[in-house]
Amino acid sequence: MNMSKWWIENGTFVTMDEAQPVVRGHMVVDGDRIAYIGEERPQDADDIAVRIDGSRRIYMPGLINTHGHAAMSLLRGYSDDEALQTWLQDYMWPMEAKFTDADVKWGTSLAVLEMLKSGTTTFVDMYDRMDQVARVVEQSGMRGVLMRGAIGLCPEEVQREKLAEAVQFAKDWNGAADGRIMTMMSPHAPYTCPPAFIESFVQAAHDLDLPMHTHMSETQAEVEQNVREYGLRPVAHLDRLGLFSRPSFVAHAVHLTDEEIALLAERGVAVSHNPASNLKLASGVARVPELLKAGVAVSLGTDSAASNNNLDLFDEIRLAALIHKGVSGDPTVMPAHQALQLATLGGAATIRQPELGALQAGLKADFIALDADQPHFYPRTDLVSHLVYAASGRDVRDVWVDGRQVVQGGVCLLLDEEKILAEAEACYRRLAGA
Ligand SMILES: N[C@@H](CCSC[C@H]1O[C@@H](n2cnc3c(=O)[nH]cnc32)[C@H](O)[C@@H]1O)C(=O)O
Ligand SMILES: [Zn+2]
Repeated sequence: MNMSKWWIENGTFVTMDEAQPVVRGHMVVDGDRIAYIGEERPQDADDIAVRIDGSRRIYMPGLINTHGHAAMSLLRGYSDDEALQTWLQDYMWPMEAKFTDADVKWGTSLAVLEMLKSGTTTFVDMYDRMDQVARVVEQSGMRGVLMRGAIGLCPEEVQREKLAEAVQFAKDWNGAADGRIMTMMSPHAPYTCPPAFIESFVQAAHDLDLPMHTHMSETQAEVEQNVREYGLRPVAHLDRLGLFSRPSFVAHAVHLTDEEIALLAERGVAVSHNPASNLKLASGVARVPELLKAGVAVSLGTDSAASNNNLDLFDEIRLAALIHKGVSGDPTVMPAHQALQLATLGGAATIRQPELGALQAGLKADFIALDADQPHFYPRTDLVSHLVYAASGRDVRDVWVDGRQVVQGGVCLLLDEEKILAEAEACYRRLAGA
């Protein structure tokens, strides 16, 4: 008997393989990987000790959330209905300046809990006090792409400290938690980082051979300010500073010209599309169909719970499938399967992890199971359509990351849910002085 192998019998699997998008059959997991998926019984069936009945579940790859600030979950509902600059400068930054290690720990725990329970298995996090974030990721069993984001609107001495912190964090944690943690280098945005500061991050990323991530072209005002200050739009500006010479991806990329889209494609820069955050802050709607047509890898991000206001990536999938139709007046620009790809294969391409994002033998066993008995999954017309237009994260029952079960029957196995809710509430009370 091979004890590291186990078998899901009689399940329905949405694979993300275009040749065979839905498999009704069986999946075998061996350690941290998918060993088999197919309609036939596995050949070594008699040797597999553990079997799970999959008949009342829909299985699919774990979702990949490619942009966010987990700890900001503490500020959910604290300030809504403002434009980006006001929201950041008058509400977020003053509150974040009061954050302690404990706030980042409990705010991140709250976010990780919400993401895991709604089917996200990998998330990108740009924040500070990142050691706290990494420890939560380690404990939770989740996969994380982590980076110490840095705003450079500060004296040079403080800039140097931030860079040193970012480098130290990236070195200390890359490959940690059995390889579930990856690190990157991340200056916050062209409008919050002087050019020399961005260049110092590019140099460090080059020295450490790490990818880069930043916010870019989120609002029209940002683009205009960039042109005023530097004589260039953000894409050309970041290109000139060398950021796109690294493997890299940018969040938002709402305001792009055709030439900018072509340059992103040429440089292999991926885009994290954050439709809910862009709508809520009235930033605009990214030109995703054009980006995809140009060959740019596009994925989905929630951004933080303070501008979304949840971390359910199924909402983002549905929104992406809907808004591009509405904006273009063309219902064919974002078919359901393409919207689902953004949250799976697109996420894997964005963070450059080809072993994630699909159910296929040999890939990492990061996958989720939804309750197939929900009324909104009937009749059984087109499962991919149901997952995009009818599902929500609340349908997720079970979650596995790296072959290990982390959510069972809707309950997080490795995190103390009750304690996280109480501690997050206490953190917010103290921050708000209430
Ligand atoms: N406090 C850090 C920077 C943290 S990076 C994460 C930052 O991104 C900010 N943020 C959150 N959402 C958005 C967004 O949509 N656009 C731009 N910045 C954002 C957030 O307020 C936070 O300050 C420093 O010492 O340099
Ligand atoms: Zn952001």
